[in-house]
Amino acid sequence: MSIFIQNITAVNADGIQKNVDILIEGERITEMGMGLARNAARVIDGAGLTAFPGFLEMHCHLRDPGLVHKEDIVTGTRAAAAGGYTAVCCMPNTKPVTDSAEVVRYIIEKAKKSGFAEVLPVAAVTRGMRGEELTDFAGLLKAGAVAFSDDGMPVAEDEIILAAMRRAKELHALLMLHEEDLAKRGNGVVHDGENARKAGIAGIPRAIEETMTARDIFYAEKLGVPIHICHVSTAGSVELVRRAKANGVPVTCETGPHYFSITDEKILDRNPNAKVNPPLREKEDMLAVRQGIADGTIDVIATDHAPHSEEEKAREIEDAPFGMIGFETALPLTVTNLLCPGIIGLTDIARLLSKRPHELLGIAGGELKKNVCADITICDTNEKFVYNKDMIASKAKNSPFLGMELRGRVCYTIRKGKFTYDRQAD
Ligand SMILES: NC(=O)N[C@@H](CC(=O)O)C(=O)O
Ligand SMILES: [Zn+2]
Ligand SMILES: [Zn+2]
Repeated sequence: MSIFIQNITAVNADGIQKNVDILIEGERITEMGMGLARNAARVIDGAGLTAFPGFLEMHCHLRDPGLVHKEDIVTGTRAAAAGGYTAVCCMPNTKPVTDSAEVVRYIIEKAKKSGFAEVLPVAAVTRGMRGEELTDFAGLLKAGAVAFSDDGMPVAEDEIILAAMRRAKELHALLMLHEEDLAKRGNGVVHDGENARKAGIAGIPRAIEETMTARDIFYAEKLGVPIHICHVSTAGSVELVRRAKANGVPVTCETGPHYFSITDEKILDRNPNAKVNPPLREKEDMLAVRQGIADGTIDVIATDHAPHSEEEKAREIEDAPFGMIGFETALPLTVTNLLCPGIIGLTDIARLLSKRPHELLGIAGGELKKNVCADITICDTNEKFVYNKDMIASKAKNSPFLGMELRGRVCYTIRKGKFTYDRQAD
């Protein structure tokens, strides 16, 4: 099928082209420029809309295999496509853990057959994510893993993280690190601050994230190995990464939309949907995260989409699992809380949600131009809407943003020249 997108604002990380036409034939963008001849099976009027290179999610949980009461590859990628994502990296805390070539192949094959986005599996660093023995990095890469992480758990032992870094360096593989000193977390469930005390909920201090972040930056510098820090949430973590980058340490990092949009005030009413790990922090942290995004300290916005069933999230906040869904609110929260207040511009959205994730993973894409694969996210950055449950494509509904008015919506997602999301047709 051919698609003609007429008169749209096309945004790349390095610039904006207004009033351009984009012709898609087969899987590729075959023409891009002003005043092209309109000749295609499907025509999209792009007036007032913005086209970005397809978003790449670096960090999400699809829960498949084994935890499909929360989400599966079909529902998860459907939600990803509705959020503008053409590709997603899924974390290995599945059942069984994604620590073997068989599970990696299962994920890739199921996604190919029935998914709405490219799925790029992240394999476990240690067998069973138990933090004891390294997995077969070479075999997992060969099977199609794109990076390594024990996300959900830190790699606690120094000898093990050092061995993982040495192996990653040999194989040019990326380590994505969940930074948390579990031994010290105790029974904490929300950020350790005034609001936790008011609500009478046990807290998780910032230091639990920051000490592990500092340890891993220290080792990455010593060994000269690139590491990527997952879900940075505190002002201190942002500062650690900023200083490390200034000193030439090969460290990159991501944050989630919730860390630049809301604070731990959201837990005052004990809402289990506001329980996430690392926890929602205080205003000064939220502002530091925004600043880190603006000055390039934070490379990537990754949602950490972490679906849980309604039954699991109906428990008391102490007993409900950590995590919130994120695909379908990522662009709206970015537009509402970063673009509208002028903290970032449109080109930064292309960089944070597409270009940088492609670069960090060493995957082609992240650019809109002639002759590249037609992975395109088309948005209305002015549309306002109230986010409600009926809109959610994910199997899970655990979002703290329900009922909020947001600005910026995905209209269409095109992957390899085919619509994977079309709001008009929904
Ligand atoms: N972020 C979360 O609160 N939960 C994640 C695990 C993780 O990302 O650490 C999950 O798998 O549910
Ligand atoms: Zn994590
Ligand atoms: Zn995660």
